[in-house]
Amino acid sequence: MKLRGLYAITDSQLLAGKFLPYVEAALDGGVTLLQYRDKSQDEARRLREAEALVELCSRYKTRLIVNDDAELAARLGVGVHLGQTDGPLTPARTLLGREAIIGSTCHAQLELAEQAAREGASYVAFGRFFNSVTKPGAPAADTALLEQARARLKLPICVIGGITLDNAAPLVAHGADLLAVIHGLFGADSTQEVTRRARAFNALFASA
Ligand SMILES: Cc1ncc(COP(=O)(O)OP(=O)(O)O)c(N)n1
Ligand SMILES: Cc1ncsc1CCOP(=O)(O)O
Ligand SMILES: [Mg+2]
Repeated sequence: MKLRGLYAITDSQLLAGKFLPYVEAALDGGVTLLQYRDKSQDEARRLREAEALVELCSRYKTRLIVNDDAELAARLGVGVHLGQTDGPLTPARTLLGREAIIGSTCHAQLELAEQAAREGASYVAFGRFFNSVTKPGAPAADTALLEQARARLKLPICVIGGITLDNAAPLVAHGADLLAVIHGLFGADSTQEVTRRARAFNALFASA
């Protein structure tokens, strides 16, 4: 399966009170990957919401990824995204199996991406590329890094951090396969606007 297009990521604060309608609106507009990202310690809520997303994603034929938590991903039979302090890739691959999508945060370092590739990652993620309300302290990356990554890596390349419809096109032009977006998608005022934005993000790939 080709990993290319919009990678929508949920945010518990931003989506409070409108979680499922906003996620469904995004899926309606077209989402290649959906990541469930909840940084709370509320295990019961995490399980309940993630199970609801499994059902929604199966209806829309979208692949689901759980952030940080390989055990939860294994329980649900979905993929996982692991940062540099979220546990090693190799055991996660053993736990989840060959077909699972496993992503790795590589900040702005090609060496981390090459290591992730060797350890069985399905895609590598660089960023933040712009100012991010969600994660302001994430290390900064630029399009020069993206071009080097494109030349050196065979894996799909994901970009993240402050991405909006106004700044995303150059990232696709410089070789990004997946646009990972929180605020630029779910910061919308209505479900209709979420769907419109999802369609518009995907259209950037059609013309690339
Ligand atoms: C697609 C994607 N890329 C990067 C991240 C960031 O992961 P991490 O550095 O572990 O930070 P948290 O998201 O866990 O706060 C991501 N989640 N998804
Ligand atoms: C999780 C993460 N990792 C680097 S930036 C970021 C936040 C992305 O959210 P937004 O699209 O709102 O900037
Ligand atoms: Mg993490």
